[in-house]
Amino acid sequence: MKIRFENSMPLAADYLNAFGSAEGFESGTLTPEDLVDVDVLAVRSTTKVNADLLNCANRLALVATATAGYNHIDTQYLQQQGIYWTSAAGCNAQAVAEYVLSVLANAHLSNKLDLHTATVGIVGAGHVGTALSGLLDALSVRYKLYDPPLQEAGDTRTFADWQSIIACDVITLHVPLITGEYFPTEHMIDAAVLAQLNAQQLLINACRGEVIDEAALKNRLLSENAPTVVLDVFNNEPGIDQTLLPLIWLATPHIAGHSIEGKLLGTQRVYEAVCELQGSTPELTLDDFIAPPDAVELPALDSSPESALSLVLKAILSVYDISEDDRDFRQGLADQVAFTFMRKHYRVRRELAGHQVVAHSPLPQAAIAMLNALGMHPKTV
Ligand SMILES: NC(=O)c1ccc[n+]([C@@H]2O[C@H](COP(=O)([O-])OP(=O)(O)OC[C@H]3O[C@@H](n4cnc5c(N)ncnc54)[C@H](O)[C@@H]3O)[C@@H](O)[C@H]2O)c1
Ligand SMILES: O=C(O)[C@H](O)[C@H](O)COP(=O)(O)O
Repeated sequence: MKIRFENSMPLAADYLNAFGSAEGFESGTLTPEDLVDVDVLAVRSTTKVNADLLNCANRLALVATATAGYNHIDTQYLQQQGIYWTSAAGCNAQAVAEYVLSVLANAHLSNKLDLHTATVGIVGAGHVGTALSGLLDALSVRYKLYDPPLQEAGDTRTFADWQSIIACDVITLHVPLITGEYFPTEHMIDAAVLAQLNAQQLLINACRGEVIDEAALKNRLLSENAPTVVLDVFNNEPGIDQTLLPLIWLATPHIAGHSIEGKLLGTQRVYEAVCELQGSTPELTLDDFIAPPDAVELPALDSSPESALSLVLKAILSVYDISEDDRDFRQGLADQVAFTFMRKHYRVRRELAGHQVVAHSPLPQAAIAMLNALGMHPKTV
């Protein structure tokens, strides 16, 4: 079996070499001729898989993306050609949920928002939205879910209507980019919606840039009473509109899903799809490659005068502080080169459950309960 895989898939060679000839390629360098006699094409979101790229693909049986989103793949064309395709649904849901939690922790600890009273409006209650609701449950933060397709399909959770979602203190977007007619999401946040938001609200986009009408966003941010905005995704990546950056609170170069666990699980899913293609049982698991959860300890966490919630939010920020990514991105001039470079050389970021909190004085019971619920099982030394 001949496999071509995008080099940005971590450990792809370790997972795929056993199938035969597995050869990596740098993002942006794959040509149609490279796909002659290739059986499996494995990509991340930076390779556009369409009729042009597959022009010479004479025996391609599977296209697998190691990402949750698959708007870079022309699935209709693949179906017409009888080529099977898969995505890595949910692989990085926890990572994106923790990214949003890190935003919320920064907002609470800098008095931009009070998480004791705030309500978070979650747009899209799929893998990411559900993971985020689990984190918010752990911290007893209020939230509302919005997901008409799931609601229509009979999901039994309680869903809110659009008007009550855009009235929330935080609105966070977790929908796929859909341009068709069935519940489209392209420009879901347009000038009319933006006009209804105010300076007390926080808008977060960690799904796809095109879900927000960026020109309308820029106009709104230049007008009075504008909401605070956090963006991980942009129109036209990596050549983003840099003039937007001074207007937004936190900006990151599409790394919300880039935890170690999230990226590796993407590769694992591709491996499983290749196993299925050749009718074999997967033998490798994530545990073969990732350190056990309690490998990393956090620095001392003092207790007393602070509320349990603030203590836990500080523990969350010691694991992952999005403001460091924002700083690195802006210091790197946030241009096309910096955008691509930072994504390629992103720091090692393990998820919350890969850490254990070590406290040097007894923690309040409420903080212990929250940390346990986040999988960070604290111990006092
Ligand atoms: N920034 C990142 O690093 C990153 C990482 C992972 C995923 N993503 C993006 O986030 C998206 C969501 O990820 P996921 O894993 O939760 O996907 P998912 O498919 O599990 O969930 C998406 C949910 O959105 C809902 N939805 C679709 N159209 C809607 C609409 N018009 N209004 C409200 N809800 C709608 C769907 O019913 C579904 O439940 C992905 O498609 C991807 O584009 C970005
Ligand atoms: O859809 C996803 O899974 C994420 O957006 C993912 O992080 C994007 O893939 P990448 O560009 O990192 O290959």
